[in-house]
Parts: sequence; C-alpha cells; structure tokens
Amino acid sequence: MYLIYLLRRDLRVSDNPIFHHLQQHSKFSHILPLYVLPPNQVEVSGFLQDPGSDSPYPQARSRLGNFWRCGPHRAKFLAESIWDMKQSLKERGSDLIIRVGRMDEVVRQILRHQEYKGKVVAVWITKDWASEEVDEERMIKRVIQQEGDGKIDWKVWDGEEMLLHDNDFATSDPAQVPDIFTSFRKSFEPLRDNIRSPYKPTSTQLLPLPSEIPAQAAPFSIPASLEEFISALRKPVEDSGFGPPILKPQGASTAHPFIGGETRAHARIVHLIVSGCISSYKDTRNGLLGEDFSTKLSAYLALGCVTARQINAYMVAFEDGKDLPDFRIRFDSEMTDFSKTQGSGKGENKGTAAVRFELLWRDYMRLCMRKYGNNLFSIEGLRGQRSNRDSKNKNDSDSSQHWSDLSSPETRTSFSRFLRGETGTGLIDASMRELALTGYTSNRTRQNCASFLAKWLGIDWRLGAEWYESMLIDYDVANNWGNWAYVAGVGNDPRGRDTDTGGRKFNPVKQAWDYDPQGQYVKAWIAEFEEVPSKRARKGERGWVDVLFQAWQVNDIFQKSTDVREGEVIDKLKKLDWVNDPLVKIKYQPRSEARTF
Ligand SMILES: Cc1cc2nc3c(=O)[nH]c(=O)nc-3n(C[C@H](O)[C@H](O)[C@H](O)COP(=O)(O)OP(=O)(O)OC[C@H]3O[C@@H](n4cnc5c(N)ncnc54)[C@H](O)[C@@H]3O)c2cc1C
Repeated sequence: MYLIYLLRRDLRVSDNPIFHHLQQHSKFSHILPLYVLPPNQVEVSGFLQDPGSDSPYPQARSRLGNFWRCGPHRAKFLAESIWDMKQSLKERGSDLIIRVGRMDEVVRQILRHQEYKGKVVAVWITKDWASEEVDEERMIKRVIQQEGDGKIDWKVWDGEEMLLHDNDFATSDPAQVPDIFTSFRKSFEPLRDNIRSPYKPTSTQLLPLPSEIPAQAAPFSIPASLEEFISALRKPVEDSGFGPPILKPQGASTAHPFIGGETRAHARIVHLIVSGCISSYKDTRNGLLGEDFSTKLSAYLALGCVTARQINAYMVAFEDGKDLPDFRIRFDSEMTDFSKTQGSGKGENKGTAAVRFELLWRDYMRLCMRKYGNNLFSIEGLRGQRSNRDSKNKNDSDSSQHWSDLSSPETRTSFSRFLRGETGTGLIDASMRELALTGYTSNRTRQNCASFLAKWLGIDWRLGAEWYESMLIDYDVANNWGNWAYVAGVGNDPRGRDTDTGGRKFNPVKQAWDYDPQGQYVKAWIAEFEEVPSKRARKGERGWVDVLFQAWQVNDIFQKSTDVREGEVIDKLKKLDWVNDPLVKIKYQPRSEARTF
C-alpha cells in the first residue's frame, strides 16, 4: 500500500502535518516523497539530457514583462532547500525524488508504472492557495480519478504554515477576513497567547521508498549532485536580458548570504536569539545594510523550510527560559537552552513581539489572497473586486489612475532604467542594484521602490511585482503581490491611493535622509559612487550626501570646488546619462538635525 506525498512549499520534515499524521496512523507500507519542478514557474531547460534539444515546455517567463519567473538567486536557494530535504529524508531511511514536468503528468506516469499499478492507495499534498497551485490540484485530482478507479485517496492537507491556525479564526469563510489589518490583528490579542505549538518531532525513521522508482521521463534527466542541480536551475536564467551586467561595487556584501534548507533555517533562528538580534529587532528592522538588522527568515518561510509556529516556539523557549524546542533535525547547535542569552526567562520583549507582529502580517497577506484570488494579479488589485461588489465604493477604485505599460518606448526606457538602478534617485538605484546582484533588499527599500514605480513613474505596478518575483530569493506569491498592491494603493491600505486625502506616496529622498543619513547604503551599492568622498558638508550647506541621493545636483552643489580629487569625481559623474537626466527631480531639504553629514 503506497502513499505518494507531493511536496511543494513544505520543504521540511519537522512540524509537517503529513509526516506528523503518518507517525500516528499509518496504514501504508511505503511512501514516495516527490518534488516536481513546475515548468511554468521554474525554467527547466537546464535539465535536458541533450542541451542542444528543445524543451517541450514554453520558457518559464512572466506574463507582462517576459522575465524569468524564477531568477538565479532563488533558483540556487530552492536547489539547496530541496537538497537539504533530500538529505534529511535519507537519514530517515527515505529520500526525496526530484522530477521535472507538470505535476499531474508526473503523477499519471507513476500511477501507470508496472510497479505502482494497484498499489498506490493515496496521493497527498498540502494546500496552497495561490491560483496556479489551485489549478494544479484540480488537474492532479482529475488524473487520480481517471487512473485510480476510485480506489486512490486524494487528500489536500492544511499546510499549517501560518502563525495562526485556520480553526482559530472566527469563521472559515475567507470573505469575512477584514479589509483592514488592524481590525484583523485586534481579534488575536494578546497574540502570544493565541499561537498553537508546533507538532511533536517527526520520527527519525520513516517508511521506506517503494522498491522501484520510475525514471525521469525524457527528454530530461535529474543530476546526482547538488552542484549540478544548482547549475541546471541557474544556468538558463543567468542573463536577465536587461543590458550588460550591473557593476558590483568592490566593498558591497550581500545582506542575504544564507543557504537554503530546513537545517539552515533552524540554525539561523538560534543565531538570531543568541546574538540578541531578535531582542533588538524592533529598533533595527528598518536597517538597510548587514545580515542581522532583520531576521532574513523570509526565504525559509516562503519554501516552508520552517514554519512561523516553529519560530514562535524558539522565541517562547527564550522568553520562558526553557530548553530549545526539539525538532529532531540535523543542525549543528551545541546549545540546549537559551539560559545564558541576555533577556532569557524575562518574557516577551519589544523585539520578539515585533517579530510576531510581522509574522501576523504574513498570515494576513495569505488570507487576503484566499479572499481575493486572482484579483491580486489584476491592475485594480483588491480594490477592483471590492468596488464591483459594493457600488458605494466606486470612487475607491480610482479609475482615474492610469498606469503606463510597456507599449510606449518612453515607458520601456524608464522601466529598464528602474530595473538597472539608473533612475538618478540614489535610494531607489541602490536597492534595485542590490536586488539584481544579491536577490535581497530590505523591507524599507522595497516599499520605496514599489512606490517609486507606481506613484512617481506611473508605471503598471505589476511589472515591478513580476521583476521582484524573478529576482527575490524570498519570493512569496501572497507577500509579494499583496505588498505591491498595498503600496500601489490597490490593496488593503486604508490610506489608499495618492488622493487629496493623502494616500501613501513615499518621498525616496526624505526616506534616504531618514534611514541612510550618511549615504552609506547608497554608496555601498552604486559602483559609480565608490570614489565619492566621505566628507561632511559645511553647516547649512549641501554636500556629497545630497549628491548620493540625487546626483543631478552635483553641478549646483560643487560650482566652486577647488579640491582636485573632488573635481575628478564630479567630472566623472557629469558624464553619466542617469546623472544628467534623472527620471524625476525631487525637491527636498532635510531638517538640519537630519543632516548629520
Ligand atoms: C513591494 C514589496 C514586495 C515584497 N515581497 C515579498 C516577498 O516576495 N516575499 C516575502 O516574504 N516578503 C515580501 N515582502 C515583505 C517584506 O519586505 C519581507 O518579508 C522582508 O523584507 C523579508 O526580510 P526578513 O525576513 O528579514 O523580514 P523581517 O523584518 O525579519 O520580518 C520577519 C518575517 O515577517 C514577515 N514579514 C515581514 N514584513 C512583512 C510584510 N510587509 N508582509 C508580509 N510579511 C512580512 C516575513 O515572513 C519575514 O520573514 C515585500 C514587501 C514589499 C514592500
């Protein structure tokens, strides 16, 4: 009696509802854990046996911008996470079988295999509410009905990847999810008391694999090593198609050097607690540079390498001064408790509370995706549906807003400059370059970039969301599209669009002065600024930091410079197109106390 377990964004053995269930009530003799790389989301031509041949699938590119849907940074993190899961399953007497193809086709092939005919009694998967995954589930169900003679149990399990549990919501009807986060949040206060514990640790021995494993169907083959696997995923998508490679400044180092997988996720959480980063998170979370200003757990969460409830369990152990939770996974921590960590045993602190708060935002974005479905991907976002539903809200949809698309050459040029970080607005350019070079950029700069594209440039915000999908290591359907819609003013932001009543439009120059007052972040990511001197401006005057934030001002600011070195830097900057011709010029003078440099 075989079970096929189809894994998607649940790449973990611990706190996994299916493994948990199997531990208690298994009627099966064997399990086939299967990960299928979906060719519509991940480019699979790197797996062709004959690299010169054509893939049977169209390239995995986005709808509007034609970007690779899974770019090189996430491709690597995904490969590492899959491999880590493979290792963990091997240690438990099983394995993760990797295949390329549409999931329903792969399932059909297996069900028709001689060794499997009549033996497969169940096919299980965990729920994913994104529309492509919902379609995928429908197609697999059809295959099971066609091939299984009514004898195969098809079950879609609750993925349990949220902080809160579905059964803890007042209603299971997604339509009842409040359109304002604060109203949602208030029904779960105090949050810490409303979070369930993760499941008990998964056994160190799992049911074995079936004796025969159906081969990967032609024309693809699956590499045997992690290095080859990474290369097969990355190689085809290394060229984004947007001009020559972006120059990496010499001193720039990624804020996200982390390796994918469940075991690394747990090691990261322990590091965050022991180093005190979790406790200081509330004060540092708007940081721009470095590994530890925020948790960098998003990519692990996005692939289900760890659950929000597991993160909470570690924080509770720290707050209560108890032993580390035991998830029985291979990770090299010698720690058994947090007793020597400052703040241990002293209850919830500002930092741990703020992490819980952000994880609740994540839940909220997921619930909004359930509520609004495919509207999340429409130009009117969540607002379109709402205004159709309720004619009183007609004005709310703000049909006066017209975003430009790539049909006009001017928009194509502006958009390509935005992607390459050549707009002439320093904070935006630094973030877009950091993103392209590393796959990560902070929440603060994400908000600014989204606002810049949608509100300053007036370009269709979905192009930005697609680019983020391509580039981000931590891409997550609900979080990405939900946040883009929110900032563009068509999501669940009560302040809405840029109207007379004051919609949310970030001023990226003010934001740079507020969050990067010495221009260190901007300088770190824009290679052309490497030689800009770190020199204070005279009191009451403008100086180099003003240039970092809006380089077109360089002429004005340094009319009378007599310093030879400065003169050389100025001359070089004046030769750059994006310095002479910025996409926008923003008038902003910082308050004198903001001008620390
Ligand atoms: C335009 C835009 C696009 C975004 N795209 C994504 C995306 O594709 N994937 C993604 O995970 N996050 C996305 N975010 C949310 C947020 O920027 C990232 O979760 C965060 O920067 C990841 O870094 P971290 O793990 O260090 O976050 P931390 O600040 O340490 O936060 C802890 C966790 O809380 C959750 N979280 C934090 N902020 C948000 C938020 N605004 N919305 C929902 N959950 C949040 C994340 O799971 C995060 O890992 C986006 C935000 C914006 C403005």
